[in-house]
Amino acid sequence: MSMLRPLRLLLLGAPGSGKGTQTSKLLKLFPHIHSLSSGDVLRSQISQGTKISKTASKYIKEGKLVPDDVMVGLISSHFKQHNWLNSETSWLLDGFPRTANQAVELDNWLSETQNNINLVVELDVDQKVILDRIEARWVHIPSGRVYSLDYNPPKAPFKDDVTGEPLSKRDDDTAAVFQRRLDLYNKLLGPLKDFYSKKGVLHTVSGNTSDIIFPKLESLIKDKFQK
Ligand SMILES: Nc1nc2c(ncn2[C@@H]2O[C@H](COP(=O)(O)OP(=O)(O)O)[C@@H](O)[C@H]2O)c(=O)[nH]1
Ligand SMILES: Nc1ncnc2c1ncn2[C@@H]1O[C@H](COP(=O)(O)OP(=O)(O)O)[C@@H](O)[C@H]1O
Repeated sequence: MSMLRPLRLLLLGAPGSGKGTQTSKLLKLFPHIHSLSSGDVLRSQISQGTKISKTASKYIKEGKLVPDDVMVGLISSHFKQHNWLNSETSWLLDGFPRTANQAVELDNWLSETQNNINLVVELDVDQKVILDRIEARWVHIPSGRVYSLDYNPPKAPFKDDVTGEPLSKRDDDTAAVFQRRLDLYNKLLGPLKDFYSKKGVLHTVSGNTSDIIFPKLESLIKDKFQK
């Protein structure tokens, strides 16, 4: 197992571009990396019926973003609860920050601890191919495991490979809501990329399948962070 210098990675990508898929491939290669998907955090809040779940599910169902202050609160408490801020921990963020304002908040907070994001990778996938992916996506909500009827089907039909529990379709994975999420992503991406390219940490990897993208992502990480 190859070891890395502390990696603090942000994966940017349109809905359905393969952020979750790339994360699970990376964790197989580098099991010591801690990962956090903002969408999974919200979905688990919703399944636990926590006090923010009502507001959150309304925004998610409409393909809108959950307010920045709610997200910053959720993610920063995750960092604290899991002690991610010690200097040796490698972590990966999927789906947060998603707005320039969230990026500024996170940066203010991380720079006090010298644990700032040191690699941002934009997954550049032809947006024509991702609607089909969304329509084929099934998820195991409690674990965040992601399946595809085409690309990586579960061993037993519509059952999670690990627990055997039923898979579900996400409420926001309809064509109409997906289009709103995609439009929102395209609107917000520019300022977010500017923020990180000014810091010299932004890279883009292109490819229309995750199997094309992954080797590029892997070599980018190994070139920069392998011990
Ligand atoms: N056909 C196809 N489906 C893929 C590919 N990569 C990921 N998927 C599937 O597409 C859907 C979206 O991928 P996901 O990783 O959830 O994207 P995210 O929304 O960016 O996290 C999931 O059902 C994946 O299993 C690919 O290269 N080809
Ligand atoms: N950083 C964030 N800021 C605001 N809302 C978010 C954030 N991350 C996730 N969400 C909400 O959760 C939904 C699902 O997010 P996610 O699982 O990352 O979907 P996808 O990767 O398909 O875009 C988003 O459409 C949005 O409503």
